[in-house]
Amino acid sequence: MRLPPIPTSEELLNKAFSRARKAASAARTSRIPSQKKAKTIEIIRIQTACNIIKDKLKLIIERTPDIESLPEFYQDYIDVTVGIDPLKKSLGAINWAAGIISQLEREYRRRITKSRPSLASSIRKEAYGRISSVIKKIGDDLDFLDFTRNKLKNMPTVDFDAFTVVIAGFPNVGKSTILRRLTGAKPKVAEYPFTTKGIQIGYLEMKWNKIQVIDTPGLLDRPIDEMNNIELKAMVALENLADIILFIFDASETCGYPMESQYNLFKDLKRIFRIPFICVFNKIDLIENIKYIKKYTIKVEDPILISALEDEGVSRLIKRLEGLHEKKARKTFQHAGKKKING
Ligand SMILES: Nc1nc2c(ncn2[C@@H]2O[C@H](COP(=O)(O)OP(=O)(O)OP(=O)(O)O)[C@@H](O)[C@H]2O)c(=O)[nH]1
Repeated sequence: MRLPPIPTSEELLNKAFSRARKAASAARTSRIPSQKKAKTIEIIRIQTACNIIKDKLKLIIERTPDIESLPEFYQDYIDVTVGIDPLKKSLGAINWAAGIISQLEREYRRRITKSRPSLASSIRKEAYGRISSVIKKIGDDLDFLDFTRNKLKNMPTVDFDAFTVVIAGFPNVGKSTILRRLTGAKPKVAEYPFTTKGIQIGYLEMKWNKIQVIDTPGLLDRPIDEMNNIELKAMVALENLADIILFIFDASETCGYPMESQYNLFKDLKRIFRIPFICVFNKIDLIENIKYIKKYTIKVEDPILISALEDEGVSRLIKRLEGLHEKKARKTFQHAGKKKING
């Protein structure tokens, strides 16, 4: 998401007043009768300063997307990164200031028009004082919007129409290896709050469509009770995005986590995410006897055993994903068809 550049209150005032000064000096050399000139110059100064400020404030409001109309994932993302309430409050303050500046412009223009020429300059000074005080009042809001702009610059660009698979599992179980296996080329890395490594997004290209595969290092790889509220929110944001969770077990336990803990994490996530899961048992090249993991494979539905490193079983996983994708596409299609028939 791109917000326009946000000035500090000081920058905004400096720009407005210096432009106003320039506009006034142009008027000074014009051929207005000298009696009228003093008043005209001060009116021009007020009007120019107010216009510059109003334009900038309006631009900030217009160019900031309406938060409520954004896809839910982005709303959650914004809420997690900067907070929707403070963002709305700051935008409200900017709107307020733009309104007040318009009022001040009208009020002081009227006063100067009615005043004696000798008083024009002091009235303009008074106007400048009030303009400055309004803009200083929104100083914190401008700073907050600038902070928001920087934070949201790197918001991940995800495809909301694509069928989306989110990978979960303890560290080192082979999530990135699987992501690369599924999506070929190097996945894109985008920032995501509370995962220092960012989220990785890749696409599994199919004949007529694509599947979006997302890995979130540092987020879906530890027990839920170790997460703070914001991390939980960041995780729930993923739920809005995911059609399926691909839960990766390291069957060899070389990741350093016993199968029991891995199974507990799976149960934890299953409780939270109310979407289908596919359980993948990776690194089977390292296990001597499959029966060692049977205790766990029989507890989950349709497990897929693979070795991402040796590319064993991966095609079966791809087939399963494609099948689920097709099923969902068919459902969506039928749903759309029914809607059409029912009017
Ligand atoms: N033997 C074997 N090693 C594997 C397999 N899959 C991944 N590995 C290795 O396991 C290690 C961890 O793999 P990653 O893909 O980085 O695991 P990850 O889950 O993405 O790790 P984090 O980024 O820390 O979350 C690497 O050394 C991989 O080469 C596999 O099927 N067999």
